[in-house]
Amino acid sequence: MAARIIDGKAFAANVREKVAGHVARLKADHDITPGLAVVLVGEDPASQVYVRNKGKQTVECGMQSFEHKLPDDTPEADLLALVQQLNADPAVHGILVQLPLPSHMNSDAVINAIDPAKDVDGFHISNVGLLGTGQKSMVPCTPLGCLMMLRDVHGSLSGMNAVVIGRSNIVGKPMAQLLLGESCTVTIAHSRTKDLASVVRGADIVVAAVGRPQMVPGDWIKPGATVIDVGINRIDAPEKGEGKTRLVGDVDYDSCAEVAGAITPVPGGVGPMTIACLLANTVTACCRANGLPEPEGLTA
Ligand SMILES: Nc1nc2c(c(=O)[nH]1)N[C@@H](CN(C=O)c1ccc(C(=O)N[C@@H](CCC(=O)O)C(=O)O)cc1)CN2
Repeated sequence: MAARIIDGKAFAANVREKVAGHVARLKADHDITPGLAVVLVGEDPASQVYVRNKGKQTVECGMQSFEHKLPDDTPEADLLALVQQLNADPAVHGILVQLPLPSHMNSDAVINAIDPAKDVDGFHISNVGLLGTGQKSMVPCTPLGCLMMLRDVHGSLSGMNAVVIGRSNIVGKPMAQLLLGESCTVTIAHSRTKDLASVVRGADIVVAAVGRPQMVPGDWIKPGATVIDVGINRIDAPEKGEGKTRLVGDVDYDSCAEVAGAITPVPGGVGPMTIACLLANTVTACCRANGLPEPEGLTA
């Protein structure tokens, strides 16, 4: 049986609609406009696209967008000074420093300089600790988007076997924490995991976030399992013409879709949810900063 295709674009549009509704109510009832500051250092082409889309979607949802673009050779001290300025700015409820940063910068030091209450990426060590101990935190956007889609497919995730392939701080580890919080039995697999195929075959939920193109074949997937593909890999596509490329995920989509119960495509699956959840986190941060109830359906 063919899998249900989880339409991340449509899902993200729905999240943005909810965000816009909440922003409109904040303005009408409290005269508050949430603000998001995005900082880009350097000229990485993909990062430029993501930052442009973040600013555009922030404004489309009725929020204030503050974009800061710094040259590639900016001293780390200047970036830290900008972060301090944004921490102190009452119009800014969310701060995001686009990753990756240039190699001369210490990403951990920069992230940990952000006020945890404004850390809409959920990467600050305080938010990592709060999430890991099951307390209220800012939740990283990509795992939050995956969780929203999983809840939509299954309702309760309680008791399900989940395998997260990948142990990054941005996706793998927080994803595993969120699934634990949903009472799943969670395995984190990675490049050193022995017999990955059999580990994955036991999973009701597979989240692939390893950054290796099409590494999970369909015969690793338990029939009916839900497959969430976080990978975004550009590979050569000679079938489209000389020098052409295409995007693929970390799972082999065609063979996995034949076996899975539900699956996210690449592109158009998890990716669009990352920015939608950033907008959701900005509204959540704004509500918390003002002692107002948090937006329903937009948090973990
Ligand atoms: N500070 C952060 N930096 C980075 C994050 C992050 O969450 N916070 N995540 C990624 C990049 N990213 C957002 O910043 C992001 C990646 C991908 C997409 C997306 O919509 N992808 C599309 C395909 C896009 C394409 O055609 O190339 C999809 O999957 O459909 C959105 C946001 C690293 N940095």
